[in-house]
Amino acid sequence: MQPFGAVAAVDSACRRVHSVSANLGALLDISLPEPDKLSLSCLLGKRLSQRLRRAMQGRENLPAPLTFVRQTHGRNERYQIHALRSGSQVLVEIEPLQALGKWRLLGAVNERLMKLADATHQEELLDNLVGSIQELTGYDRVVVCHFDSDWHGLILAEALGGRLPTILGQRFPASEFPVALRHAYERNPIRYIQDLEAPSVGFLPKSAAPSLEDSLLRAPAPDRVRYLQNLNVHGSLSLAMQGDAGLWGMVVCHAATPYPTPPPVRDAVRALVQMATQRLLLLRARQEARYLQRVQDSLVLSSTDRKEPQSPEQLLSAQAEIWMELFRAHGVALWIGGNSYLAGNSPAPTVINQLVKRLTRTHDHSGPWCSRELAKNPLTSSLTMDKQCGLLAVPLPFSPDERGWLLFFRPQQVETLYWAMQPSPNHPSPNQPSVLTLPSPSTAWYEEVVGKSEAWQRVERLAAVDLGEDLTLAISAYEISKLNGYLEQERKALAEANQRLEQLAHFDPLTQVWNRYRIEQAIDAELVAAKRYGAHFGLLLFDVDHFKEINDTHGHALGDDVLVALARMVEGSLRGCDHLGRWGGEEFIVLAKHADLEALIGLAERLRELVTMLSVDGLSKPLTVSIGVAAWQPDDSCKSMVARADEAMYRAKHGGRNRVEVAAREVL
Ligand SMILES: Nc1nc2c(ncn2[C@@H]2O[C@H](COP(=O)(O)OP(=O)(O)OP(=O)(O)O)[C@@H](O)[C@H]2O)c(=O)[nH]1
Repeated sequence: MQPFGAVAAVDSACRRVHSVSANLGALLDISLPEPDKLSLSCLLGKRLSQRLRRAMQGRENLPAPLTFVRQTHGRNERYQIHALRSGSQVLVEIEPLQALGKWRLLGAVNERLMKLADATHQEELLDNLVGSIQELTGYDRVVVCHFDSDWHGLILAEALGGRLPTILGQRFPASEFPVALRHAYERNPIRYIQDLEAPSVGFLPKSAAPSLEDSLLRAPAPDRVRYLQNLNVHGSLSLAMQGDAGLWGMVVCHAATPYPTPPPVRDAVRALVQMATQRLLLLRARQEARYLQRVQDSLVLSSTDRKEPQSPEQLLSAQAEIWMELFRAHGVALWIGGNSYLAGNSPAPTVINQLVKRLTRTHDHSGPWCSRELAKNPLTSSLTMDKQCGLLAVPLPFSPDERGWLLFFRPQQVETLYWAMQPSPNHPSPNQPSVLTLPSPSTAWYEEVVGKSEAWQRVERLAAVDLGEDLTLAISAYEISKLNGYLEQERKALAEANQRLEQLAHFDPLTQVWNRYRIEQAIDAELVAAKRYGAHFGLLLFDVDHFKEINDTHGHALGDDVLVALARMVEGSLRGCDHLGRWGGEEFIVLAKHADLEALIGLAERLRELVTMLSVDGLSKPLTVSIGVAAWQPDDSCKSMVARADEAMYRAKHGGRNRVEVAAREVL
């Protein structure tokens, strides 16, 4: 461990001391008893160790450092204690607190915190942060290093104090930040090296030396020492910037010479980094929310503009440009039910079909699929997509067994990366710690990246999924409206067919008056009403006289014309409540409502006379009819009424035709 502080490793209850760093006695100016007799009270005094015990109960770390004053080397010295759990032990770290002298912390920190809280853009925020930390601490170089999705670090912001060169814009390979180191930062966000070359201090007893993995006072590993020496760095302070989904980046302070940074200054830097990280997350969340909203609006606005739901072609032709801009794509395609709809620089439909087949086979969950190296991806490498380098594919959940696809294509993006150092070829895996090959401390290594598109950002993938869901709804609405259109047509056709069937069922096809079945129904209904309410009604059964002769003389067609003309004329002469029906052949029946015998006879005579005046083209002789009249009588049935009318009509025929006869039993 580093010599500027001391550590005691104690049991989990903070009572028994297992081991102490060899410099602890000198730091506190006490002579240490035999290790097996050591307790925390011997080291810190009863009251302080009780305070520490209470503060550590149920906690992983001391929430705030404890300070104490003690007579050391004849003077009152102030110390600061920090404690953390490490496995089954608690590490108690003790550091002397020198008078701050040139450090004027409180006012300066507050002022800088306010400035950070006011920043409205990431760049402004990070520049403020590194500037503030550099001014506050006096380090020679303060940078913000951001991790990309492959854990390579990129220096996004930098403030220089004069003695170290710039590394702004440089990349550090992921091997610099192995998983174990990243996890250590998650547990303890600060790592500090006061003097790279200071001899490290051992533990007493040696056999009980604790693991200092998460301790602030641990000495740097030999690899780290070599690495920092290569960078001309002899003192450093690093702080994690913890994002929602893991480590977002780090603030790294470098000094060209050993550089003590008192605990309160480190705490102040930590407060600044925490505030900046919160602000950064907020700014990014706002930016993402604005982006997601724009993507969502792109579809909503297009569909509210139009009243009718839009087809996939219409949607694509209206929105492709804006979608390509939002997703930084040069082509977009929709694949629905075997049909491809393309815009911009998309592959041929046959290629899209193959692509979709493969995606559907291998990608069975609902999330998006993406690649920035289509030519290298086993799923796509054999497909002809020369102009496309990146693909973001979102399944559209139309139904459990049918998925559509929304596909965004990106072109190749040739990029020159400026690496601070070249990873050793023996360590090709980015997540393995590696010994770095540094050509010379200040020589950077340029890499031209070809065959890759821009990376698909997390927020872009989220937005594409949102858009996919909205598109599915919009296209389903269109399909439903199309189906409704078909159903409406079917419904109309069915109504027409029903109407035709009803016509056939109830109307005589030649004369278009009611047929026998329908007029019988009407007579039956009238019989029921008459029985109930006693309203009078009657039937007029009439038959064309010598109709056979008309047929024989003028032909059957003219006979038909006569029947049609007769029906039209009679129908036109009846009241709205009366009905005419064809009884069969050249026989017709009139159902006359609200009519007693006298009225029936009057109607019959009127009709008979009208018939004689009917003129039909081609007919040489006047037309006449013989009419039998039957008035309703209680206990009548349809059959009995028609039979009586028939008998009367028969008499009219025999009485010389062109006559009206009343049924025998009727009394006037
Ligand atoms: N053109 C035509 N003729 C029909 C139709 N229905 C029945 N007829 C004919 O009407 C004629 C009826 O003849 P008959 O029953 O002998 O009666 P009629 O010649 O009218 O003589 P009377 O009734 O005694 O005056 C038959 O020749 C039938 O073929 C039809 O729809 N169209």
